[in-house]
Amino acid sequence: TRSTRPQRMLKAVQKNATKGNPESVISAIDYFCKNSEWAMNVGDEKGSILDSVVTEVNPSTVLELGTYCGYSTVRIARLLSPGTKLITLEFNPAYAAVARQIIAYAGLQDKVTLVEGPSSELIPQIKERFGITTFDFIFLDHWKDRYLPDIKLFEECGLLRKGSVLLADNVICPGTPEYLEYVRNSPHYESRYYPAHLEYTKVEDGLEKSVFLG
Ligand SMILES: CNc1ncnc2c1ncn2[C@@H]1O[C@H](/C=C/CNC(=O)c2cc(-c3ccc(F)cc3)cc(O)c2O)[C@@H](O)[C@H]1O
Ligand SMILES: [Mg+2]
Repeated sequence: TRSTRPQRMLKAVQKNATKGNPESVISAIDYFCKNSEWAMNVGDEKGSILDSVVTEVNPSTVLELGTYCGYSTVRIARLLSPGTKLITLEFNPAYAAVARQIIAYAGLQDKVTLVEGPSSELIPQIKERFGITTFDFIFLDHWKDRYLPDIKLFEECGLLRKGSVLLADNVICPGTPEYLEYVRNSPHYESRYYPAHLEYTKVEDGLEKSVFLG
């Protein structure tokens, strides 16, 4: 049977990147998406903004919603301090399998815990399963209509602390109107929009950074 796009992306990484070199894995995926097949990775332009926010926060506890092929997982994990791990949630087993291989190719498997399952089920389990009290940094890049219900779940489960930073992809395209309305109008968040473009295109998109105020 025909291979899938994530499988072809993995092949491109194995062919063009250097094992153990995260930068080369990132470049190989961006090259594949620009020259072979578009894919919904956060990409290089928004990825640089993601890098700068992660570097600024220098988080000890990190959560990503929506691993997909692991592109943003590699971008984040390569910047974490020694001993810091990130948890990434992915409910599609085929995508998770590709992501594990791309993360491992980058040599970052010891900095990543990929958990297979839906965020709605896993978020309430995180405290006891991983011994986390609160998250310093959360990257949202899963189904766009799940951003709002999932941050409400973070609040209910006590996973946010004063200063927790949430960074959301695609707030313009495909768009997350309910989420934006909430974080921009809630007294519990200080929100800021980082304009950019939809990965590998000239279409407007951007990231929304929201700091939980307690
Ligand atoms: C709901 N709870 C969940 N729990 C765990 N994993 C979940 C998940 N929802 C989705 N996922 C996974 O996240 C990933 C889904 C991401 C959804 N992203 C998008 O739809 C998206 C879509 C576009 C896009 C933009 C323009 C366009 F024309 C076509 C697509 C661009 C992006 O940057 C995107 O992130 C998949 O790997 C999916 O299996
Ligand atoms: Mg996205």
